[in-house]
Amino acid sequence: QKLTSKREPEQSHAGSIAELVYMLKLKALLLLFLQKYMWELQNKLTMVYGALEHMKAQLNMHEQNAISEFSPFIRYAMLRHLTMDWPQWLTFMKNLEIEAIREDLQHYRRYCPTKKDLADGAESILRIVDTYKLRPQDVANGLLFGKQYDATFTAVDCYALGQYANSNEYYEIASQWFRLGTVTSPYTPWPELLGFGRTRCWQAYAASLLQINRNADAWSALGKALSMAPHDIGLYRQWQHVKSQIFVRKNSTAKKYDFNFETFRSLCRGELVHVPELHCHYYYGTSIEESFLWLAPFKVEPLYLDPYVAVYHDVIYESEIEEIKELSMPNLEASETIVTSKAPLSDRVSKGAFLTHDAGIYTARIMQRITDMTGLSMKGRDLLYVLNYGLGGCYGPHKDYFDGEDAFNNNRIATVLFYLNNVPRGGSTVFTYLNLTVVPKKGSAIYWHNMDKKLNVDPRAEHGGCPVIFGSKWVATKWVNNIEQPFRWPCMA
Ligand SMILES: O=C(O)CCC(=O)C(=O)O
Ligand SMILES: [Fe+2]
Repeated sequence: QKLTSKREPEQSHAGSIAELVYMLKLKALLLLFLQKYMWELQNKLTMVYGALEHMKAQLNMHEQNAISEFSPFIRYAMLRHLTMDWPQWLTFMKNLEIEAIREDLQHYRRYCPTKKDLADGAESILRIVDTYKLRPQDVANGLLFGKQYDATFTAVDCYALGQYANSNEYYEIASQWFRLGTVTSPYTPWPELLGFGRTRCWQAYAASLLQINRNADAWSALGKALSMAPHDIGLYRQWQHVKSQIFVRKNSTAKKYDFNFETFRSLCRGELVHVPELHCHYYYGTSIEESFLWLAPFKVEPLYLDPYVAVYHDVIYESEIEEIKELSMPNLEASETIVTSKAPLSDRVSKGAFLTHDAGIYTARIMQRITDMTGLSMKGRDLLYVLNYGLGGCYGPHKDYFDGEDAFNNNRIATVLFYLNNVPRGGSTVFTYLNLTVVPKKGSAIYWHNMDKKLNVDPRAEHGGCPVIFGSKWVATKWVNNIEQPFRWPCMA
């Protein structure tokens, strides 16, 4: 069987649904190898078993026979057996065909996800748990948002998350996951087979507790480890040492996992509900050129007036969405953050591609639509930017405009963000100063101003994309540049 989706080791589609499908195929393939390996082992085992039984019976028979009955024939058979058969056995053991299977399997290792992929995955979990205030034990048990899923974590999954947190000095979080590793059921009845031991998990748990000055708990965790490996001298010494340190406090180097600002996270959880006292209306355009809008006016739901933020419903069509996705799919590249914010670790996890205005048959029409929606010109350096956020993907709080040098000429006066799919869970767009949470809805768009009426940058337009929990999130962003806008921009007082 061949892998239909070719994947070079260095290429990855982190967090995407395509990656999941790929990994499912890879897992099925690797399982086939293990099964083949097992059958071969079983075959050989049956043969060895037969030979062994035969030899035992022979030995038994010879032992029963009186020495006087030994003949040169028996002697010869014995000599032959001892000189010829045993080297054969050795060769047999060396040549087991299972070695070939092992090599095949080895070959497929380069198609497997990398350590970096795993670290990204772990990071997504921590980010989601933190942002949405989930309890690690619920996540481990597959209990998410009040619903029971069959995706549960094994002890090794928990242990590995602990290791990831630990290596980033998030000891508090590490301790939670290690503890789960000590109680969650292991992934096979023989976890030792693949080198996972509860003792080690208890030890790791103890080490993380020591880092956060929970020495007494660390000591009792080591006690648990010791009860499982009573002859481990090193462990015993460690246990004794920690016992003597129970009341010693040390300066903790532990970092607090804080993916991003508290407001951002509350908004992502939908906790700060801003109820706009504004009414939905139809927008018929401002000029006679847009008279067609009288036939199909925009459905506008204003959310904020100063700065202006509004949702436009049903403003991009299925065919257009399909085209945008299709055109950008082959060119998706990891998004770069231009503005460096205070956010720690990976505050932007998504992939994106720019589409020129004439990239497809609908792109120009979409540009015209944005002009109709906003009254603004689409001229300027920013193209339509298509973004795909995979599992755990997010975009920390930021401003779309540039400060300083670039601020005058080509700045991003406004943004129009189209939602190209419904996100099953997570992925809201939130405005951190305005307490707005917008849940993605396929076909709708948000339009907002990044600059005030006097064309000064407006920090209140700060916003971000929340971590995606289930599914993926597709959006298309058009940053509207301020070149050629002065006479179109409203109310320059
Ligand atoms: O994905 C989102 O919700 C936000 C995207 C965004 O802020 C941007 O593209 O500038
Ligand atoms: Fe943005």
